Amino acid sequence: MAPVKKIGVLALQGSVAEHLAMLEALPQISALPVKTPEDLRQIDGLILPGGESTTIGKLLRIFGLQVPLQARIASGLPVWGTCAGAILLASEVCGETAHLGCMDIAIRRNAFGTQLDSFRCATPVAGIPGGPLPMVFIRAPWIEKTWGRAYPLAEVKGHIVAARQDNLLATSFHPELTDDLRMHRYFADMVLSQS
Ligand SMILES: NC(=O)CC[C@H](N)C(=O)O
Repeated sequence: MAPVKKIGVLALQGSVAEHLAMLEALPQISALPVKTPEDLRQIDGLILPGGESTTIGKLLRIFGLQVPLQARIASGLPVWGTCAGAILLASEVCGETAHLGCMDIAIRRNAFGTQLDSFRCATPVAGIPGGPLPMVFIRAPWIEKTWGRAYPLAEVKGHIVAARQDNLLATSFHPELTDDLRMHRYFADMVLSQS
């Protein structure tokens, strides 16, 4: 039997159920919501979902998850932040204080505009075969720059919308609101390739 890896979805606020459903469709992966430091100890990878980064950032501290999560990231836990989740990972949030501050990206909140400016498109992502990936942007940030070990994976309207740094992945769009599993498979491969 192929080994099963556990991927958690931080379940304090935001689009949790959609990520869990996509993960459950992948072979060799089991999915679970993460709310406590004990949940955090169980997992081999973690998704930080979209939602409201200021709210999720506060809840991370209230639930006692911020410090243990930073420690697990430093020891190599694969973590993928989508939209608000990407904001949580960034070491620089333009004009604001960073949250987890562990990824070499500067991110600008609501850069693509308000809820009314939400849009869909399809764009190629480096490392994802099979042509352009459908993307949904909702009050989405963009990544102003990457440095150090981080590098861009995709651009939309001339701005970086996906980046990778070792065990970390950031996307400013919502793949969990499409029916395309490839971004989740890419992250699952990051988790499965860890010994
Ligand atoms: N869809 C989203 O996750 C929106 C992110 C939100 N605008 C924030 O700044 O946190």
